[in-house]
Amino acid sequence: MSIHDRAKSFCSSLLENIVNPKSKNGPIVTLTYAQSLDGRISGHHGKQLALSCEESFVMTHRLRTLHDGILVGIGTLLNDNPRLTARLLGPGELESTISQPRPIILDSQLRFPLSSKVLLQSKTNGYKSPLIFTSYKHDSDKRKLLEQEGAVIVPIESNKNGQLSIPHVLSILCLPPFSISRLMVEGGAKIIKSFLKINMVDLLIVTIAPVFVGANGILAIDENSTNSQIEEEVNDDLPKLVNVKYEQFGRDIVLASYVLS
Ligand SMILES: NC(=O)C1=CN([C@@H]2O[C@H](COP(=O)(O)OP(=O)(O)OC[C@H]3O[C@@H](n4cnc5c(N)ncnc54)[C@H](O)[C@@H]3O)[C@@H](O)[C@H]2O)C=CC1
Ligand SMILES: Nc1nc(O)c(N)c(N[C@@H]2O[C@H](COP(=O)(O)O)[C@@H](O)[C@H]2O)n1
Repeated sequence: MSIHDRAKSFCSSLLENIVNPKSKNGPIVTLTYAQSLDGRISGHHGKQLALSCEESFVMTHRLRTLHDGILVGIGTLLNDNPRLTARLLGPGELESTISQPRPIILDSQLRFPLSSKVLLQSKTNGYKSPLIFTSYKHDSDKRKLLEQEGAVIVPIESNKNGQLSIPHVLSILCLPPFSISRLMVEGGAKIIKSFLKINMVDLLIVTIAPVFVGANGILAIDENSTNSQIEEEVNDDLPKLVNVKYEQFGRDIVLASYVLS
């Protein structure tokens, strides 16, 4: 079987077998990221690292084609300037003709740069404009500039530290005009922690790369960090995984699991 067919069958069957999605009024949530053997998702000072190998990137891009939206935090957008599109496709599939996911960014202070790739590419056919959730305390001039360039801005409530309410974000996403029924969450570290803490993840897919990054790298889940900013309905229990599956893509192991309520 080709790598594209294997990635397609792996990702599709995981999504098709989700029972009892967490959110009754929100999309199905897949949390996915790549980490090193010592649990790091990026290098010193957040330096972006290609941890995934070519084959596991194919799996991640396949997963992107199966979701309506990809959510990242503003930390990731500023650090990585990602495209968040599906590009590593199978024979006969074109970036411009497959349904590309909508980029969704949690950005409390509207720090989103006008030069970001997700905004620039949205002027090209087939790429959806970025949807930015922000707090009511955003800069209205910046908002106008972003909207002129095609970004969609949705202000919602935030806690005293400026953190946006994830349940509220999810409830907006599943309704028209967005109609996101499958949401892929890619990170970074603060977003991963927020989604796990409030138990809003249905499917967890972690690519484990056989490399060590070292103590200066950013941990995927740093239980020692004081994340007093997360004031959602915090569930102190660690997530419990069921039906854990492992699949090798190239040199990487991909762990996939459903997360219990
Ligand atoms: N290896 C991988 O798969 C991935 C690695 N990364 C890495 O992660 C790093 C960025 O992570 P972080 O700095 O932690 O930034 P982040 O991407 O998690 O964004 C966090 C920011 O989002 C905003 N936010 C709004 N509401 C929030 C909420 N409810 N919970 C959490 N944040 C909320 C806040 O401004 C917060 O500072 C980069 O180094 C990037 O390269 C990012 C994605 C995937
Ligand atoms: N699956 C995966 N493996 C890695 O090694 C990574 N560094 C990431 N990072 C995520 O992908 C985004 C970049 O996406 P584009 O290639 O620009 O579309 C990056 O911002 C992280 O969210 N993922």
